[in-house]
Amino acid sequence: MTEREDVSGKRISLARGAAVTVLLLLLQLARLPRWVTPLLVTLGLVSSLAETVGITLVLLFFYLAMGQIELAMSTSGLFGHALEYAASWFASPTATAAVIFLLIVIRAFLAFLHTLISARVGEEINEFARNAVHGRYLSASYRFFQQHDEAQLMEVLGTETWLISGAYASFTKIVVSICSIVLFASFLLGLSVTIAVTAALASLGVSFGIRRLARPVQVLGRDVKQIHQRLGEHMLMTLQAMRTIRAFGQERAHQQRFECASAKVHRASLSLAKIAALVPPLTETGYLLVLCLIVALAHFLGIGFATTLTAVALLYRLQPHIRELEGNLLYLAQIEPQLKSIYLMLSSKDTDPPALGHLRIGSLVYGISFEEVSFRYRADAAAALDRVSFRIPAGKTTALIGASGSGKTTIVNLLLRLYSVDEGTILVDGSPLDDVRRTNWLDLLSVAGQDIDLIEGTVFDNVRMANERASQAQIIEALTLAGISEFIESLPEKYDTWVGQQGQRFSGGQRQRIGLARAVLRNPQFLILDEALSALDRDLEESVRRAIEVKFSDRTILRITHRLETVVDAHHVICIEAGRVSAEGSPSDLLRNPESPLCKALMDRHSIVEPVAGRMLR
Ligand SMILES: Nc1ncnc2c1ncn2[C@@H]1O[C@H](COP(=O)(O)OP(=O)(O)OP(=O)(O)O)[C@@H](O)[C@H]1O
Repeated sequence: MTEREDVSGKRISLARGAAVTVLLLLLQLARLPRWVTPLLVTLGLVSSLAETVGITLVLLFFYLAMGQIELAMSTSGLFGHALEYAASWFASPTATAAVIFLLIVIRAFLAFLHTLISARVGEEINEFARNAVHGRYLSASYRFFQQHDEAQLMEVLGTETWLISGAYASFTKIVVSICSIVLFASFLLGLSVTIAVTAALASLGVSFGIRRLARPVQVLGRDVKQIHQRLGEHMLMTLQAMRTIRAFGQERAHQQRFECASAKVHRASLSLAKIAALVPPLTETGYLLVLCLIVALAHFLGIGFATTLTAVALLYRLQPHIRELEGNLLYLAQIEPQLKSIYLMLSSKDTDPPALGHLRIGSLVYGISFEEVSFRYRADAAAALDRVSFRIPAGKTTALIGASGSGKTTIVNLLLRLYSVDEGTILVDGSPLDDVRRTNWLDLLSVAGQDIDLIEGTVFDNVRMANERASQAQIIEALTLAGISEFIESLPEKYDTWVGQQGQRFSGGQRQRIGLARAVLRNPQFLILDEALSALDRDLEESVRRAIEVKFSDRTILRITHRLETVVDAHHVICIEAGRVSAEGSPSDLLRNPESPLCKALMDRHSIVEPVAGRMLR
């Protein structure tokens, strides 16, 4: 059995445990008004009381209608006294029938009220859970987010949070059923202790048998959750990797894999449905046997007809409550894994919570420096950055170059505060980056390039993301600077053109330029261009780069690039190799040193080395 700790230090059993406990913990998180559950239980109880009184009156009605009121008085125990008392009030069958009718109406109204309140509360909890899980995804550390796969995150947010209302409705029904059973049992006890004890023991036996039968439900519920998740992964893949699937002609194979996952869902859900379907008929048959046993016992012990009839009537009406109790217990056992995963998603500890910071900074004056910074994505992985130290001077353009996998994007990730450093410090104008107010810092910078995708929406929506208050003219100006406005103007819907999932309706270079316009619109103090123009042809890249450098001539720019020839006009260059800084300085300094990585790399490219080196060494 695995256990995990939540934020309050409570240990949640992941393999076994009561769904009710998890549900109550979720209700605590949702801060449900304290009076709601007692009100629902009271409504259910009053409705059960109305039902039992109704049964008493129905019996009285029959005795009155048959002119056999003396027979009614012969009913044993407290129940007999109750009938006698009722008979003194209702002398005629018509008056009794009217009160029975009234009781039925009251019961129906109470049931309606119960359903209404329960649905309202259930929807409130669902809404809370949806919002809280979504908020958790956005506020938890990026590392926490990356520990879960996308299908799991989708399943919890998109499917599981909807189950809480059902779970809550089941929970209140269970409480009401238990109270009703206790009420009926007390009436039965008031009728005959022998019958009540026999019925209780026999009922427990039936219940035990049904519980044993339903035991695999919990395991099956867990399997269903996992199988659903696998199916979700296939769905996500179909939608996200449509181009790749088609490019490699994998439609058939992918469809077969999907059908296989889908068949597993079918089989698991059917197994659950079969067990669930068995519960009502088995409960019914079991309680029929209990009734037969009571009648046989009454006959054997010589218990009177009226008492036996009343006992049978009470037990018969008790049966739906027991059936409902069993059905709801089964449902809760079935969805227990889902409830646990919502609770854990909301309450498990985030080991790397994002630092919010408290310092305010208005602009970058001196620049940013990395001091002996080390970072690894996972404790057991190799260091992505190993004691790196370098500086990014304010108001200058810094080029960051290095081979693929050397750690360039990791540096951007740390600057964006997606992760915190493991060792060392990042200083912003001399203050630790984590101390700077996060929102304030993100307002100062903007990023374009790798992994900063376009979103579902129009061209305008995508660019406006950087500054919600920007005017249309400002957005068009940013798109013009990124060299894409002319093309967008030529589209039928112009700036309202739908970008489509991951910007698939545009070419790679067009997507990059829309992303660049978004970064430009923010008018940042610190602009990070992470391979932001790599998909453009050389001439277009050159012209867009020049336009940016003119517009942001006094700002801090960090340019990450594989095109070595583009570093010549940077003020400062950082070379990174396998997570370590191998050289740092001005391009001319680095080129004067024939051992510098930049120089070596440029020397390898004979076609560009002479003009580039010539321009730099002048
Ligand atoms: N999310 C991640 N989880 C685990 N390891 C990662 C993750 N992202 C990057 N890495 C690893 O960290 C190292 C540095 O990766 P990084 O993305 O910073 O390289 P890069 O220089 O930007 O490469 P490229 O130029 O190809 O984009 C690589 O070994 C990479 O495999």
